Parts: sequence; structure tokens; C-alpha cells
Amino acid sequence: MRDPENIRQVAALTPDYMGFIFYEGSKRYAEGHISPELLAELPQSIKKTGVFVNAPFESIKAAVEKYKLDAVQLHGKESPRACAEVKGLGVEVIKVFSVDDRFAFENTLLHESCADYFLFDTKGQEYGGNGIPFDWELLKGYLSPKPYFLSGGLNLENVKYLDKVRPQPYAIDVNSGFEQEPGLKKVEELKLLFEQVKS
Ligand SMILES: O=C(O)c1ccccc1N[C@@H]1O[C@H](COP(=O)(O)O)[C@@H](O)[C@H]1O
Repeated sequence: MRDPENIRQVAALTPDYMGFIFYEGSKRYAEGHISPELLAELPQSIKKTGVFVNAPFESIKAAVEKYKLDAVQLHGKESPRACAEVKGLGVEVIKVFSVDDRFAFENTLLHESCADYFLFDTKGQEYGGNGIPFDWELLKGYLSPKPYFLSGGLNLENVKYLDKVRPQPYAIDVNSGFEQEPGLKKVEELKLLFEQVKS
């Protein structure tokens, strides 16, 4: 997210997490649009999450300190060592894996100790925000007890089938499927989503 008024509207729905993209290659790049003051006025219960792609540790550290981020989503090919370094900042770490038919869930094993959560997104042309779901049947191959976030092209239509997913995700991460333009969420659709998920 990056539009101040849109951020306030979505924050009023009290999501558990809210994401801010710190990857310059993204259409949703938040730096220069958000401010520490804006994030500080949001409810404390919302975990402010910075999304990074293969970023140097120093720039992640600087963003965590500047914006008082609660969580960091590592959305690139970050090594277990880089992931552990970020964990040392005292934030929640969400390590992302891009899934396609050839993905081996054993690939997550080396990140077990540095990540609080894994996030499974669809492998696509871009690092993230591709707007395409992967075949959720593949998740049956995920055998770790570590809770995971499900992502990739989630929208009001396909979230109806989430209850069939095994193992069940700990959380879902919605992005382009609820946007009117990159970085601007459809608040009314998010309201419907929250009602659906809670029921
Ligand atoms: O959204 C982006 O532009 C982006 C860029 C680089 C890394 C991650 C990005 N977003 C993340 O992508 C997934 C899936 O998004 P979508 O639902 O398919 O649009 C999600 O985790 C976003 O946080």
C-alpha cells in the first residue's frame, strides 16, 4: 500500500498485516509516498510489513528503523544467512517461495530456523504481484509444521475455495486481485473479503 487515504481506509478494517513494497522495480514502490508519521498513526495491532527483494541488509535495517516495521517479507532469493541476519533485527520474518509445478517444498528446509512464516506465491515473470494463482493442490506436498501465508492472484472469487486447501494457510496475502490500480486497494471488496474469511 502507499496511498495515505487508502491506507487509512484499509487500516480501519484492521487487517493483521499491511504491506509496503520497498522494491524499486515494483509499480507499488512505497518509498516517497508513505511516511513514518503515517505508519505511526495506524492501529498498533496491524503489523507493518516491509516487502523486499534481494535487498542489502543495510537498506532493510534502515527501513525497519525509519518506519518501525514489525515484519519483513523477503520476496527474492534471500539465502538462509541473509534471512537470519534480518531476523536479528527483532522483526517477524516471512520468507517467500515462488511455486510452480516443479517446486520442491523441501527447498524451505534451510530457512526453517530464520523464518517465522513461509509465504507461497506463484512463480511468474515478476518477483511478485503477478496476479496469477498457482495450483493449490501442490500444497499437499508441504509437510513442515511452520505456518504459511498463501498468496498469488487471490481475489473475491477464488477465496471461496480456500477452505478446501490442505494444509490450511495461517494467513492469506491479497494484492492485485483487490486493486483498482497498482497500490490502490478496493476498500469495499476488502470489506467483503473480511466478512467471508471471518465466516
Ligand atoms: O506487488 C508487487 O509489486 C511485488 C513486487 C515484488 C515483490 C512482491 C510483490 N508483491 C507481492 O506479490 C504477492 C502476490 O501478489 P498478487 O496477489 O499476485 O498480485 C504478494 O505476496 C505481494 O505482497
